[in-house]
Amino acid sequence: MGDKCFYNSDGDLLVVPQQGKLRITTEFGKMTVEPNEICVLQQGMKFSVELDGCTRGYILEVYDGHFVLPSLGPIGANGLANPRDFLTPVAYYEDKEVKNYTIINKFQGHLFTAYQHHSPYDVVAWHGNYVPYKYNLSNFMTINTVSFDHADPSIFTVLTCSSVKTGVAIADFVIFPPRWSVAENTFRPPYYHRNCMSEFMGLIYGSYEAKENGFEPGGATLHSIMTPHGPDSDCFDKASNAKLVPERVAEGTMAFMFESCLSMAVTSWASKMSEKLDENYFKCWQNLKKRFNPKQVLHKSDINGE
Ligand SMILES: O=C(O)Cc1cc(O)ccc1O
Ligand SMILES: [Fe+2]
Repeated sequence: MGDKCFYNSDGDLLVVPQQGKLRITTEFGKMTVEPNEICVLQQGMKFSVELDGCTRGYILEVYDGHFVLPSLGPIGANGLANPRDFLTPVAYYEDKEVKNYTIINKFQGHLFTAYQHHSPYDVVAWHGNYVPYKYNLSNFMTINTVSFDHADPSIFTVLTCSSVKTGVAIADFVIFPPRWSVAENTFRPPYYHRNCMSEFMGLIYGSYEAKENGFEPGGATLHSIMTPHGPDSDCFDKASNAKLVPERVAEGTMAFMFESCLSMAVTSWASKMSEKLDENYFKCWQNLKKRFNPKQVLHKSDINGE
């Protein structure tokens, strides 16, 4: 970035690199963040990013409150993302005078520029807890059913930013890591559902079990508030005929979800200029057939596929 930095007056940024390494300098020190790691750069913090080649990823911005670990309830002391795995930079400074150090600021959604004669990275030491951090997603301790039923994906919450309503998140950052699937008498993939939340999903690498085709790493899906969705018809057929033995799922895959109680607007860049909109997305559900048969009596052995 040269003699240039950025800070956001509007809120905190959660950055999910999908391709390429980010070498980030902050007022608090340096962090390298690569795919399968995430970082949070809070409101007001000045930072610069150096790239090695092609880079892309996802950013979630929250305008109120901060990301915290979800409360663990009956899980107790440890589990999911553990505090010990969040890494903060150590102080780094440069004593550098320049003609024009450019500071770019996002304020009320607009970019402003200011110039100064010295590097903003002049913090020799710091203490406190309002600091940027990074987290490696492979440290996530996954919890799931060991009996039956598909649990709410909130069990996979890495970080949450709460609204004023208890239990309702402005934003949850949820991951679907490699894990064992062992549920008995259960349709194991995500259930078909509608949701009072917006679900924006991304894929860091691999292929998401509920949509193995057409959802590429670096791509995204958006299921807006109350829009019905669920696995595509291939996934439905596979899961309906599979023997329910213990099975590894999401091997070599890291899908994630930004889930919010707010509606997400799609920019005209995303829907038009990028030319990446999949106009045929809805077709992934077109082969699903009506299967309701009020006369059918299900036995346990039918469900187990034995
Ligand atoms: O829609 C999705 O694929 C995300 C999701 C996954 C899951 O396991 C349950 C619900 C849900 O919204
Ligand atoms: Fe969903």
